[in-house]
Amino acid sequence: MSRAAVFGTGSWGTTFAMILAEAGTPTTLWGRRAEIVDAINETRENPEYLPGMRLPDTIRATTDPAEAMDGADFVVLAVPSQTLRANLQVWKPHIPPEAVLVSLMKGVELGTCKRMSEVICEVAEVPERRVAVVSGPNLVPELAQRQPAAAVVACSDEEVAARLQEACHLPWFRTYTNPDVVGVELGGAVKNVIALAVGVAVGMGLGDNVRATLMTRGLAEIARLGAVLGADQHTFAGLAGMGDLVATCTSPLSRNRTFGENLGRGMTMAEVVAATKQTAEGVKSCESVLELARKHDVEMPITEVVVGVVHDGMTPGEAAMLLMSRTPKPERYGV
Ligand SMILES: NC(=O)C1=CN([C@@H]2O[C@H](COP(=O)(O)OP(=O)(O)OC[C@H]3O[C@@H](n4cnc5c(N)ncnc54)[C@H](O)[C@@H]3O)[C@@H](O)[C@H]2O)C=CC1
Ligand SMILES: O=C(CO)COP(=O)(O)O
Repeated sequence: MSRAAVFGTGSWGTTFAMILAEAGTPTTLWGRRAEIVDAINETRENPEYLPGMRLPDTIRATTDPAEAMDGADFVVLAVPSQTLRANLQVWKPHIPPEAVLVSLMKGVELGTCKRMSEVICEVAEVPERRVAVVSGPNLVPELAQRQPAAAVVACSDEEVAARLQEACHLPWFRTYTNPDVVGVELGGAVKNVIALAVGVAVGMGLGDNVRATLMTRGLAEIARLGAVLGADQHTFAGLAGMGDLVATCTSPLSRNRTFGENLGRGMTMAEVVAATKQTAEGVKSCESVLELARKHDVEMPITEVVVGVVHDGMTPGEAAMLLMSRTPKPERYGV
């Protein structure tokens, strides 16, 4: 039987620990804040992120990374993407020699433009075959109620992917394996940027035609970037591509979409940041995604206006005008 350690007692880390534990995988949860760790151990609840969701009795929480990792076959990482490198440097000495590192994160590192699995390989000094990614349409508030959902478990080593699939597969959480780590990670990170754009449109009062257009052309942007980075185009038609894009762009539960919606309604960036209690990865990753695209000469016009609105003072109206006045061209998907 596999054992797991989950790092991060936020929404997804706590919920994925619940999934692993319910799937029969003994799981320890690491959190940096003692009050949340104590509350989980004493009340079986994470009062800040998931009040009302009862955690299985088999989950133990700790603030000690060595204790969390003791005997773990899977070390699951669920902290905000931009904090991963610094955290992993601290955790690295405690990683068991053959443990598989699993990323739940949907971001691209600022400054290096690296995907989370690349940061993990570099900092933890582990080969690709020991890094896996779980991604898909997985809005936590629904999973916390154990509503049916599906996800992709990606790893270049298919035997590792199958083991992780077994460790987190439940009657209400169905997982599929996929060897395309690049495509799965890009789908998860870039859909957050597109969800910001859809949110802005929703906030401006625009309708379903605009939403569908942004999602469709957004998927084309994801596919174009994926093509130059070696992703399998089929991945983008799957759960970690279109699936997650649809869930995030259409759901009021999405933090990224809500962030965009507030901007579209006319709130200032400072007001929206103050109103956002949890991680909306696209806010930072839009810049690294755009930088990555420019490095590879890939056109990503929606991503460009998202960076404009979120970071450079562009108004939602100017962003809409810029997208609509682009040169007419044939419709293309991918390269
Ligand atoms: N919540 C969701 O619906 C889903 C989230 N994700 C991804 O999972 C990742 C984690 O997101 P959530 O759990 O939702 O975020 P969250 O905002 O709910 O929780 C983040 C956690 O990280 C901790 N944290 C913040 N800064 C830290 C630091 N410097 N060092 C260590 N810990 C720190 C917070 O205290 C909190 O426990 C993100 O990349 C997100 O895109 C993926 C699928 C679903
Ligand atoms: O990744 C997610 C759903 O799969 C969660 O989206 P948000 O981070 O926008 O809430």
